Amino acid sequence: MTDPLLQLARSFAEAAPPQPDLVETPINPAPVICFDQLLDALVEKRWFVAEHYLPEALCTDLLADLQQLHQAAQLSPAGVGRGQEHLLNENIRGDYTHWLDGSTPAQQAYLAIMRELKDTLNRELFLGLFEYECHYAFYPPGAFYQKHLDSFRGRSNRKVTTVLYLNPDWQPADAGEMRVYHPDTGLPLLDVPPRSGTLVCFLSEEIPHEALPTTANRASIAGWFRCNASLNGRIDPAL
Ligand SMILES: O=C(O)CCC(=O)C(=O)O
Ligand SMILES: [Fe+2]
Repeated sequence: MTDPLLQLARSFAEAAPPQPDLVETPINPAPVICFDQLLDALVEKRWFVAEHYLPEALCTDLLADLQQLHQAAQLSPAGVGRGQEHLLNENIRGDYTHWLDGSTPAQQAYLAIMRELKDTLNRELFLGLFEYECHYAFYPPGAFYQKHLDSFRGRSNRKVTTVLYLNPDWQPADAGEMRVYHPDTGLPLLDVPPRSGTLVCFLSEEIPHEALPTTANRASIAGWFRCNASLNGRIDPAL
């Protein structure tokens, strides 16, 4: 089912005059990734999944970064809700997280790709995305994240979700797939194996999803492109 607003935005973008190429050398050149299929899928279906979407070497470095944080006891049990409503609830989710801050080369490379994706989404679909926040997530055996939406219309400024998986040796018996639900019927659409390099991307307010219980250690980066919700001089809270 095509999203009419995104389709309208795209038709405006296509009508815009071409911009001159910028001749600028980025300080940290990120791997060049073609986002065309991702954009088409978001407009057509509101979700996108692709295997081997990010370079294997980068996923290896990101997993090593996460493992180092785990060993240094830098992961915290994930909570549910925002601000004062933030609660720990293992019946809803059992993962451990650490927010990326660009403090390692692997994080910088990943954040540069996501910056590029944000700029592309804004240029092509006029989404008005303001920033990207993301965390490593580690699910030990037995952990899951129940069916949910990442954002409720008008109550959150998360607009587009990304999940990158970092499990190079994933086997079907390891389970822990992401189950994606149809935005209109609410019926299960597909189960995504959390294999290293697979990227899932969807509209945060529209696509219900869950992480099925895993039987093996499961690593990922979950992230959200947000619009700016600063109001009356009150700065938009990060969490
Ligand atoms: O890891 C996954 O498959 C899903 C994670 C998720 O839904 C979330 O962190 O909001
Ligand atoms: Fe989610």
